[in-house]
Amino acid sequence: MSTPQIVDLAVIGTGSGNSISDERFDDISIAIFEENLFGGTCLNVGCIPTKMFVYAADVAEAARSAGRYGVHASVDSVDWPSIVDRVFGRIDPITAGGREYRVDRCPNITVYESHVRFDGVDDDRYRLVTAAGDVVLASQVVIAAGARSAVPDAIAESGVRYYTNNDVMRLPELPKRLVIVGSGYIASEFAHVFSGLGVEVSVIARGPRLLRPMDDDISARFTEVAAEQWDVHLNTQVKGATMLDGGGVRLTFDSGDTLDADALLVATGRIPNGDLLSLDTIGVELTDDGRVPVDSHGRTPARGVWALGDVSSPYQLKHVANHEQRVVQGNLLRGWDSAELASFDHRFVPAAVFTHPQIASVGLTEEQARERGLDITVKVQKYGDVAYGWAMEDTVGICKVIAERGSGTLLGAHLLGAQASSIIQPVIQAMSFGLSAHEMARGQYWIHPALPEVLENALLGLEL
Ligand SMILES: Cc1cc2nc3c(=O)[nH]c(=O)nc-3n(C[C@H](O)[C@H](O)[C@H](O)COP(=O)(O)OP(=O)(O)OC[C@H]3O[C@@H](n4cnc5c(N)ncnc54)[C@H](O)[C@@H]3O)c2cc1C
Ligand SMILES: NC(=O)c1ccc[n+]([C@@H]2O[C@H](COP(=O)([O-])OP(=O)(O)OC[C@H]3O[C@@H](n4cnc5c(N)ncnc54)[C@H](O)[C@@H]3O)[C@@H](O)[C@H]2O)c1
Repeated sequence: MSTPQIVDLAVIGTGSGNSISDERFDDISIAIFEENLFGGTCLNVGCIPTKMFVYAADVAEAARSAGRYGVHASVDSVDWPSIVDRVFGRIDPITAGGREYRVDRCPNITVYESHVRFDGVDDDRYRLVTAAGDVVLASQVVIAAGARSAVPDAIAESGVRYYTNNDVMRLPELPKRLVIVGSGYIASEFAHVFSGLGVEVSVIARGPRLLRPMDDDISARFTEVAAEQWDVHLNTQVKGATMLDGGGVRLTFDSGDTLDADALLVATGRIPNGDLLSLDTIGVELTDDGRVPVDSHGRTPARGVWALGDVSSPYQLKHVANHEQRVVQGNLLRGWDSAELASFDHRFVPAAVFTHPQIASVGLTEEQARERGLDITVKVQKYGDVAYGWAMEDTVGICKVIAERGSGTLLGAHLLGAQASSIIQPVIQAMSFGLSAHEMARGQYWIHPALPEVLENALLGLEL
């Protein structure tokens, strides 16, 4: 073991954690730990590259569906290696630049490129030990260690080659047939990416619908639309997997049926990384669902240890990790015992799934609102009923809004359709700033005949 380095602050993880140390922290000594790619999940293997692939798939789908507008187009071929090069030709230099900046140009920061874990407390400082044998003693620690892919035992223990979001975007060539196990965000986005680019996609869902945590109308509609695009298997559990001659994979289901594919993608949730940090040595126990426990200010039960993002948050979303990072960053400057600590704002956390068609959601689902015993009014507006929807010949899109009867308080909005991730933004704003459904609908102009008129009409359709 090397001589311990003593620092004021240690940061575990360079996703949102990397943004903690700005110029206001120049006067303190900082250790940053990163065991993998600098910049974390979103930049390297998450939000950003996936959406770059999604865009390519959207373009291909637009060409395929052009005929309905009297425009004759087709997808002649897809140059997968050039798509991969375009995406990572942009991302890899950003990763390298971020690393180089921290390693070479931040004199108060030492970067340890290794797995780190806690090893108790030493003279009032947290003792951190890396797999490479370095020891760091830190007065304060920010845990921003993210999450990793969960892989069902039936696949992990089978010995077959499987992909996750970490490596599927760098496949050397497109498979002819791809089977995706899982039916959440990642499965839905990659099903669109690969199917859009011409791959035959099968989706294996253990439950009766895809994207089940979404509002029932959205999840049901999406399951129908997905089954028209992909080979969807509902209520199906994977029992085993074997390699086929030639490199493919055969999955066996609980029904006894089998399915062969050239490649297997596992997208069955993400496990927060707190279980790999030996937190018991500093007296911190994980929550029942595996997260590092934090209060609303980002403080863990261990004095001086903070946490943010996927490792501790109930939301595994980048905009939430970034928000929590800003809160923790401000609170580090204020001090652990400050009376002015800022708090996480988890009131109206939106999310979008960049699948085909897009899905976006904020606030309560109808089921959640009813479970809470609220007196609600609900309107589902079809995209096809507004002018821009006519232009698009849309037969699929829906915009659902939920408000409290009487007060008109907006409780939730759930969209499935083109541009859903953008159309929802004014509802997020209205909910965040306390506008009622009526104020939102009639207190502003809506550009005619733009697609957000579907939202305007949904709001006007509420029986307040
Ligand atoms: C395929 C995919 C697509 C996504 N798309 C979206 C999207 O469109 N929109 C959205 O909002 N969210 C999306 N997400 C979720 C989003 O990526 C995460 O919520 C976000 O990146 C979490 O940030 P974080 O800083 O908490 O963790 P991370 O970015 O995961 O950073 C944690 C870092 O800590 C490092 N680390 C962990 N443990 C240790 C250790 N013991 N020692 C040293 N280093 C360690 C890891 O290597 C990692 O680099 C997506 C996720 C995936 C997987
Ligand atoms: N656009 C976005 O914002 C975006 C995109 C991708 C990922 N993410 C974030 O990353 C998180 C992880 O994504 P995800 O798709 O892996 O998780 P998810 O929670 O969205 O979906 C997990 C899916 O795996 C299934 N599953 C779980 N265990 C299983 C098992 N043993 N066998 C078969 N199926 C099983 C679940 O039923 C579910 O369908 C998301 O919850 C989301 O917060 C966000």
